[in-house]
Amino acid sequence: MKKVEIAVGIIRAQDGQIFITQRGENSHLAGFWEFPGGKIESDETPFMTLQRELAEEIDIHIHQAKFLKTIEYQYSDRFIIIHAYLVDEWDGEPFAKEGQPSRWVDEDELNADDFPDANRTLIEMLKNQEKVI
Ligand SMILES: Nc1nc2c([nH]c(=O)n2[C@H]2C[C@H](O)[C@@H](COP(=O)(O)OP(=O)(O)OP(=O)(O)O)O2)c(=O)[nH]1
Ligand SMILES: [Mg+2]
Repeated sequence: MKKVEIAVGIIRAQDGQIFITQRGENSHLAGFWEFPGGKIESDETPFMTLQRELAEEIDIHIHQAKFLKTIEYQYSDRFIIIHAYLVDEWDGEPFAKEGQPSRWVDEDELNADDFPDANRTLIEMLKNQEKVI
């Protein structure tokens, strides 16, 4: 079974909106919305991956982020480990560099059905949190 370990960023602006992108047509889980991020390379820490992927995918630069949660999830064809970070400070204006659809969404309006199944607990945590983060 393939094992994939990734780091993703929940990019949250001061007004509470979150920047999300849509997975490309030919990718795994095509069409689902996602938190920007990607696979950890061999010599990287998850935070280094987060910095690199956010620069590559949405053109923002971060100096810090708050680690939220690690999720493990078994898809039919792969086992995935997601290290999720809250990003509320960055340099630049996020946009989908690879041309995929993107949008800002209110945290309360995140819809778990729009995201891959692995994201469900994370989205519930963001919506149901006692606003500690
Ligand atoms: N980026 C991201 N990937 C997610 C999320 N939820 C989820 O199950 N995934 C899965 C989809 C993919 O199987 C894997 C991430 O792979 P990816 O294709 O984005 O990785 P990458 O950016 O390094 O891209 P590539 O170089 O492999 O093309 O994680 C999420 O919220 N964000
Ligand atoms: Mg990616």
